[in-house]
Amino acid sequence: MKKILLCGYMASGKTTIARLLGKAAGMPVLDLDEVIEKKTGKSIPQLFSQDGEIAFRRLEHDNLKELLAEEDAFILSLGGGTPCYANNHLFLQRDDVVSVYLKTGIEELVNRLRHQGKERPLLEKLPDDELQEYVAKHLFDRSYYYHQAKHVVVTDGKSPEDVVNEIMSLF
Ligand SMILES: Nc1ncnc2c1ncn2[C@@H]1O[C@H](COP(=O)(O)OP(=O)(O)OP(=O)(O)O)[C@@H](O)[C@H]1O
Ligand SMILES: O=C(O)C1=C[C@@H](O)[C@@H](O)[C@H](O)C1
Ligand SMILES: [Mg+2]
Repeated sequence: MKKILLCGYMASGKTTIARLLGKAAGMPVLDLDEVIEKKTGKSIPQLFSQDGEIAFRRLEHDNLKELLAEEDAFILSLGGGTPCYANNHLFLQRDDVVSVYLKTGIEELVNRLRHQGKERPLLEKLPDDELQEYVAKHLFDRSYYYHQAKHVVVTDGKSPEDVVNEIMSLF
């Protein structure tokens, strides 16, 4: 069984889908942000504010590499920026990996993030009226990396269960 990596923008549904997929496929589920929080004993906002984003990106790369070196199969939801730094997008292409980009449109992302942006270090200082433009530009910049995933699943207009069924049909 291959390792399943889910990537996508903040609030695209990585954590939600990974948990449901884990139940449906009977596979263990991991979340890269949570793995890093457990290992360091710090929250993601603390890591950004105390150690800086570059230190966080290094931790993200090292922990992903370490997890992918394991024998066992699992479902791993990546951080929103994971594929976009440190050549992590190359991990999405490995033979032992099924990688999926959860592609969510700007409007849906902005709606979700409006209600839950505060605990996200990249968005916390952003005024509400700048969120839409920020997400549009950021997603444009990141899109190339997300599209290095082997599969793209559009999530707009679909329930989490629909998305899980679509991913299940890929393997
Ligand atoms: N297909 C979907 N339809 C409707 N709502 C969804 C769907 N997928 C996820 N959600 C909702 O969107 C929100 C964000 O989902 P989730 O936390 O899983 O995203 P994430 O990609 O893990 O975000 P983060 O960048 O914080 O890791 C949650 O409130 C979740 O319930
Ligand atoms: O999109 C991003 O760059 C991030 C997303 C989160 O999952 C965390 O990994 C962190 O807040 C950075
Ligand atoms: Mg998440």
